[in-house]
Amino acid sequence: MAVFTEVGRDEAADLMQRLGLGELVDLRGILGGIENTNYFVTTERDGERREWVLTLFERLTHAQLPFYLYLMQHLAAKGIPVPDPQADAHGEILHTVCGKPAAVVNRLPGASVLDPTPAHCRQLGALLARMHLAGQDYDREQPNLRGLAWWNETVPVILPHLEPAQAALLTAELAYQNHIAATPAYQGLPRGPVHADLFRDNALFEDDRLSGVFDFYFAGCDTWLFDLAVCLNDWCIDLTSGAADPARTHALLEAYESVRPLTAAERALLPAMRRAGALRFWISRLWDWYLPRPAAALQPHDPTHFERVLRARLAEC
Ligand SMILES: Nc1ncnc2c1ncn2[C@@H]1O[C@H](COP(=O)(O)OP(=O)(O)O)[C@@H](O)[C@H]1O
Ligand SMILES: N[C@@H](CCOP(=O)(O)O)C(=O)O
Repeated sequence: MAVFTEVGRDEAADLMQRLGLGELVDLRGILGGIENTNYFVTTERDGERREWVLTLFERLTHAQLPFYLYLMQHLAAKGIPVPDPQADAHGEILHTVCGKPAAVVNRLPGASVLDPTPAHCRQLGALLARMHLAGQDYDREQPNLRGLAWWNETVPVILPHLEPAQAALLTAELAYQNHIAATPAYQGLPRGPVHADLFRDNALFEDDRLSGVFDFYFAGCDTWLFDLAVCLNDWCIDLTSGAADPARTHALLEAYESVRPLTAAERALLPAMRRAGALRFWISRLWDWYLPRPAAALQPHDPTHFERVLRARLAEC
């Protein structure tokens, strides 16, 4: 469980009142998650019980958060099933709890499917493309804070912890991605606000129908192709070996393209972006592993998984 900051009932009750969401009935720390402090909150208003998620942001600042919160609001208003941040009487959706920036969003129904079939991947692919198109007219800009600049900063910090073969792979892949990023083909790729972390555990299904996607706190402006690659690297692989699963890959890609066909440049750069997606999460997992933060209880994700995913993508090239 990742509860970095303990929130008292009084403080939670006060916030829910200020947002007009009713009386606090229940407050429960959420198991899972590695970035932020999350609580499920139950309130009651006019005899009706409702469920919310209270998030305290542990790394992101007041200045960075409006991009994510207004993006969720923008997408929700366009009918994309994402959490909708709740406003106070002044229309403010970024709050402060225990001295930390905080938000309250509606709890989406359903549960994550951790062993997805092609049918699940198809729904995810179509939703991803709809989300990209719905974000096109979002008017705030913020780079992907876990993009190339962060990889270049972070790799030197983690290299001393690695075996020589791992260090060589990480260094070579980072050089390759710097090279790709400088090419006109990459720079011409369609881009916009992207989720950038849409793993199996950030989507919910109810009766096998995709009921929503959440955890937008790694979102940023980046190529749509990178977002697609991140999804393929998680939803459409064998988690033990990192190998691509052809049926799920085909289903996700076909559904994505039924909403937004890829350009020729995107098709050509998809293998490179799948390598980029693997590199991004290898770096962040190594960083969390070797430079952990204190938390009430925190299980960092296994970095070697994304080393295998990267090696599997390289073997395909
Ligand atoms: N809006 C939401 N609706 C339903 N469940 C949610 C929502 N937001 C978070 N959760 C639950 O909280 C867990 C942790 O949230 P997550 O955003 O992944 O945390 P972190 O950002 O710390 O990684 C999720 O696995 C999910 O069960
Ligand atoms: N999806 C990332 C980690 C991000 O954590 P999340 O709980 O916020 O999705 C990974 O698997 O490394």
